[in-house]
Amino acid sequence: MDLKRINALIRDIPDFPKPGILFKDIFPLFQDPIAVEMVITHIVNHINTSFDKKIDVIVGLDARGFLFGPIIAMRLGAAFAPVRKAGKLPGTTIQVAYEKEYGTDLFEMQCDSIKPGQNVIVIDDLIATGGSARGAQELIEKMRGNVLSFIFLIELEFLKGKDILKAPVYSMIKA
Ligand SMILES: O=P(O)(O)OC[C@H]1O[C@H](OP(=O)(O)OP(=O)(O)O)[C@H](O)[C@@H]1O
Ligand SMILES: Nc1ncnc2[nH]cnc12
Repeated sequence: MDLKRINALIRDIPDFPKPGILFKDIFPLFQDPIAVEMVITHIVNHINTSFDKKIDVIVGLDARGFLFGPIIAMRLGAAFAPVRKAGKLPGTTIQVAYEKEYGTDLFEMQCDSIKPGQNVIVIDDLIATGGSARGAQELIEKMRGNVLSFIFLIELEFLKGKDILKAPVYSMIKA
């Protein structure tokens, strides 16, 4: 995998969305379909070689986790379940409040999106403080899903987000 090519497609935006935040913009990556393919293939290979259990569900976080999660789920033959910002999902939902690098928010999942005992991997574009990923983990655990791992394209290591998560973290790019 050509990490240099992928790194070159991630843009640093100072002071967005708030002063003092260095925002990692991943959308330029999607201008290069070969680079996207490399990322997806790398993550799918990582999953296929790291777990001896069947992966039942890939959970992706609203919104940038939706760019990767469904494609990876499809390649693995797993289901995809969304974690949505509050107020967007129909039906019966469960909710959690969480804190992220530049604010607070509410996440929701549909109650029937994970069955008790299912093996789950959580995918997102980036981990900063880990607050969003931990919120997702709380929701999955409420449905008695088993979080095997978190996978991110980018990890902001200096924020030590993985320290607040209760499952192993794999990230392709440490920034
Ligand atoms: O580790 P944390 O400090 O929780 O931050 C990471 C989260 O922040 C971003 O999402 P954001 O809420 O900005 O939503 P978006 O994907 O809709 O832009 C990013 O995509 C992660 O989900
Ligand atoms: N610095 C950052 N860049 C992009 N997305 C983020 N989500 C939380 N912190 C972020």
